[in-house]
Amino acid sequence: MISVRELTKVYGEVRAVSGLSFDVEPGTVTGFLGPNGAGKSTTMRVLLGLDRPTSGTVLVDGHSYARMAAPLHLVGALLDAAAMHPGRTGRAHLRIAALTNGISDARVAEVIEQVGLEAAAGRRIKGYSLGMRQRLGIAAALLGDPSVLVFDEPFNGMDLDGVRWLRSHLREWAQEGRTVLISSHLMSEIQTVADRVVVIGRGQLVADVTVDEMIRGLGGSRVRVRTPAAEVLAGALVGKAVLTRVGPVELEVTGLTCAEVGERAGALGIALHHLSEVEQSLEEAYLSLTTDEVEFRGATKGGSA
Ligand SMILES: Nc1ncnc2c1ncn2[C@@H]1O[C@H](COP(=O)(O)OP(=O)(O)OP(=O)(O)O)[C@@H](O)[C@H]1O
Repeated sequence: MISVRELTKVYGEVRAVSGLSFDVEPGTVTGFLGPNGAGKSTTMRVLLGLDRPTSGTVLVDGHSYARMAAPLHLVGALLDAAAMHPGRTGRAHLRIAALTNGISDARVAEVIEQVGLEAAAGRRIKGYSLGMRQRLGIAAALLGDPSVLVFDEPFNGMDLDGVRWLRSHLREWAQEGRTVLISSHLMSEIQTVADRVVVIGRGQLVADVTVDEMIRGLGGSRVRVRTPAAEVLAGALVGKAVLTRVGPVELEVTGLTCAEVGERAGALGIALHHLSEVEQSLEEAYLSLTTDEVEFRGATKGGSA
C-alpha cells in the first residue's frame, strides 16, 4: 500500500506538489492522472527517495524508501526509461541492479524472459527502441518480486504487442495482490486497465475515485435515439431527462436508460429507428474534470488559454 500524506514539494518558485494526500490500495491498478506539470513525476520521485519532500510523507507499506534495507523487494519502479546507461547491455543493466540487492542471476534471466527481451538482452541499450527500454525498465522493476509497482508512463513508445502485453500483466500483478500505480496520459488505456484513478492538478488532489465513479460523474447514462417523431418524444421526456437535439430526427437523452426511453416511446406509439447507449469515456470525464487545472495549453480555434 502507498500512503501519500500532506505531501508538499517546492522547487524554488515552483510549488510542484501542495498538501497532497491519497492512498493506493493493494490488489488494484490505480491510474495516476493529471495534466502536464501537475506533479505526478514529482510525487513518484519522492516515493522512490529520489527527491526529498519539502513537507509531508510518502510511505510504502509503512516505510519511507530511504529507510528500506532492500528496496527492490518492496517496490519496483519504472521512471525514466531514457536515463539508462547506453553503453551497457540490457542484461548488464539488470545484473548491476540485482547485485546491489542480493538478487541472483537466475532471477535476472527470469525477468528478461518475462518481458520478452531474450533476443535483445545481450545488445547495448543505445541500440534499443523506447519500447524496448520500457520493457527493460519493467524487468528491473520486477527483479525483487516487489509488492508495490510504480510505473511512470509505461505505455510510452510501446507497440501494440507491448501495450497488450503490459495491459494483461498489470491486471495480473494486481490480481496477485500487488499495489500497482501507473501514470499515463492515455485515457483509453487507463479506462481499460485501471480500477481506480487519482487525478491531480497543479499539485493538488482533484479526484480519488473508481473508474466507474469517474465516468458516472458525467451525469448518468446517455442514450441516442432516432425517430421521425423526435419532436413528440422530446416533449414527452422533458423534465425526466436532459435532452440534446443532435439532428432533426435524433435526440441524445441523459439520465434515462435505453429501456426507459424505449418504453416511453412504445407507450406513445412512436416508432424508433435507432436506440443505443452512448459509450461514455474516461477521457470525457477526465477532460471535464481538469479543464481548470491545465497549466500549459495549445491555442485552439476561437482563442487560446
Ligand atoms: N527538478 C525540478 N526543478 C524545478 N522544477 C521542477 C523540477 N521537477 C519538476 N519541476 C516542476 O514541478 C512541476 C511538476 O512537474 P512534474 O514533472 O512532477 O509534473 P507531471 O505531472 O509529471 O507532468 P508531465 O505529465 O508533463 O510529466 C512542473 O511545474 C515542473 O516544471
